[in-house]
Amino acid sequence: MGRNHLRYGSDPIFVEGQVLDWCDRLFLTAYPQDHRNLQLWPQNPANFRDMFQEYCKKVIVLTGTLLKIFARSQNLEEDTFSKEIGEKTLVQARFNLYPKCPKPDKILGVKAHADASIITTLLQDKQVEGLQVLKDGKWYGVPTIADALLINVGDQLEIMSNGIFKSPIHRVAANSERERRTLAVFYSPDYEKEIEPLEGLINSQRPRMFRRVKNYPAISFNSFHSGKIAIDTVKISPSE
Ligand SMILES: O=C(O)CCC(=O)C(=O)O
Ligand SMILES: [Fe+2]
Repeated sequence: MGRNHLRYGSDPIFVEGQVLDWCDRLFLTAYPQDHRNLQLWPQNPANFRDMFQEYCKKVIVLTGTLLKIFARSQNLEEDTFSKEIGEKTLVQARFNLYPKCPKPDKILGVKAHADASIITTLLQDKQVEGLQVLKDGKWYGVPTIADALLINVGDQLEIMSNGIFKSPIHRVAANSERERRTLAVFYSPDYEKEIEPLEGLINSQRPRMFRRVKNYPAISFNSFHSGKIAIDTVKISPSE
């Protein structure tokens, strides 16, 4: 997702043969604050700006705690991931609106992908389900629990953890009966930051699985619209 695609609407066509999603989105950057484009921020309701900013602040605190837990689970110093990510982080949000769809068997709300982020915090619709996760070649519906947050590991954490934490492939089904709304907040390193597997998680049993990458969201964005799974494009094959 580049900085220039900050807008409300359905997908513009980025690549030839692109499969479109049945979804309208508003994509906003919340942090760093000087990257906000406040002109795009809704003015209605009047407290939107404060509330959204406050929500993102809380997501940042939650993400920091999760990164400590992830590090400790691997016997690493608890600030290992956050140090590697660095001070400059990006917090971006996607407000997803899935309108009722007359042909839900022909199109998806969001086609299969894994998030480019380090961690995604998803606030699902309180009532309407739709999210599905791929496991062992089968799609499983994710239940909706009102006001619960769903945490997804993103590709950049899978890369940094040398494949220990997996970024799940997921998609959203379209629905002919009910509209659905969700809010995904993506926590990522700055676009300029290079990401690679942590030295402490590479060993003879677990050789290095991924190349060093920069501006991974751009790789992910292009893969997504071409219907490819982004992380496969940065995997090191055993023969390399
Ligand atoms: O709306 C959902 O349940 C998931 C949306 C999603 O996967 C995304 O925005 O990356
Ligand atoms: Fe996603």
